Amino acid sequence: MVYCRKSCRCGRERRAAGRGRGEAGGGCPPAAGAAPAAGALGIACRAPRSRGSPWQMPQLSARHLRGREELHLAHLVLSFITMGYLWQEGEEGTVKVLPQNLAVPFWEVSQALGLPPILCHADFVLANWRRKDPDGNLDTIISLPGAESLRGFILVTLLVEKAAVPGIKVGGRCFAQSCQPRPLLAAPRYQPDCSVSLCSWKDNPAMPGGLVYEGVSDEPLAYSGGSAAQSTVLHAFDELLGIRGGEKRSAFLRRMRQYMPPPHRAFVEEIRRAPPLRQHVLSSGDARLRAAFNRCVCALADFRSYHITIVTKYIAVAAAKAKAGRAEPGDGPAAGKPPSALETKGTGGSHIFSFLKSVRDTTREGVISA
Ligand code: HEM
Repeated sequence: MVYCRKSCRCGRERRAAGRGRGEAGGGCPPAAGAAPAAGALGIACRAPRSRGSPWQMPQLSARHLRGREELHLAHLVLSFITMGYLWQEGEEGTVKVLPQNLAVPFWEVSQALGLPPILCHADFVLANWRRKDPDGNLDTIISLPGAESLRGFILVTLLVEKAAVPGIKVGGRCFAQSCQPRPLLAAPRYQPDCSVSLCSWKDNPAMPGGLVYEGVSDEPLAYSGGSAAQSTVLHAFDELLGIRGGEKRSAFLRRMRQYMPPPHRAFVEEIRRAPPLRQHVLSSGDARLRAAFNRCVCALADFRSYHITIVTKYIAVAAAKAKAGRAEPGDGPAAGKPPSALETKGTGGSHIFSFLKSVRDTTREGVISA
């Protein structure tokens, strides 16, 4: 796909055009046919000059979509087009307006699904897979440039979701039966395995004002990017095992729940409202039951430790290498240029690590001592 920014032929050198098209006064002059709202914001160089620009897309309608599968597929496609358009030049040339042709159908599909109009875990992982061959090997439906490492990242996360299915089923039965002990004793041991938080327009220094969805809202809207923190499975296990933690963590994870498909959110909330499993184990006085409960808590803490190792390798180390100009293929999503989220106030992403560690430590504290 060729986007207008790269192929703009307005006659001005990009270098001479200032820091990018999002700046009033810099960039290329608005071209004939540019949408008025974007023009009013001083956004230049997004005119319908080339193949593939969302400004040239026909106005799509969500009315023709039938059923949740088609809606999810549409959300997946629209969110990828949005990401491609917004981040095609990294964090330096971000745009402020999503053209109406894209914004309106994206908004309509999102409303129908109860999902936010941004690429989220439910798109990136849950809706983004297909069987490649009769042996059941999997492939992604859509990927982005840097495809190989990204494909691995998506599919590994999907396999983690799949591995969690027995646990979710047992957990669901467990709270449905008012916490009878048998299902818990049968709980599987999880092999830890390990996403990256995808570019957001909330609390992101590269897009401080958020994004205007033209034809939807005149005010910029802010949404967090996709992260496996939006995965229902970990939220469900936490609620089942009574892992809560401090206000900061709870606020973040509560926000992430707004990015889940509504039935997933309802499932997690239902577990939360059920009689606490932990209390049942405590009052049973059954040592085997307590040991089984503790194995589940430890498996969850081990998963989180492994996750920290993976985040270190694929985000922190890759970002450090990129900063030093030593990035190699396969170094992970941060290999091109360190994302600003990792550079905030020079912390090198330490805020992310202290957050992840505190979640892991809170999980460990969930063990019931003898
Ligand atoms: C290369 C692989 C991965 C990377 C680089 C990564 C990165 C991150 C980062 C940076 C965060 C901090 C919060 C945020 O920015 O959204 C996070 C949180 C989180 N991630 Fe991952 N992640 C990876 C794989 C996974 C997988 C496979 C899962 C499980 C399905 C997962 C589950 C979570 C959860 C549940 C959180 C919230 C904190 C917690 O509950 O422990 N991540 N991840």
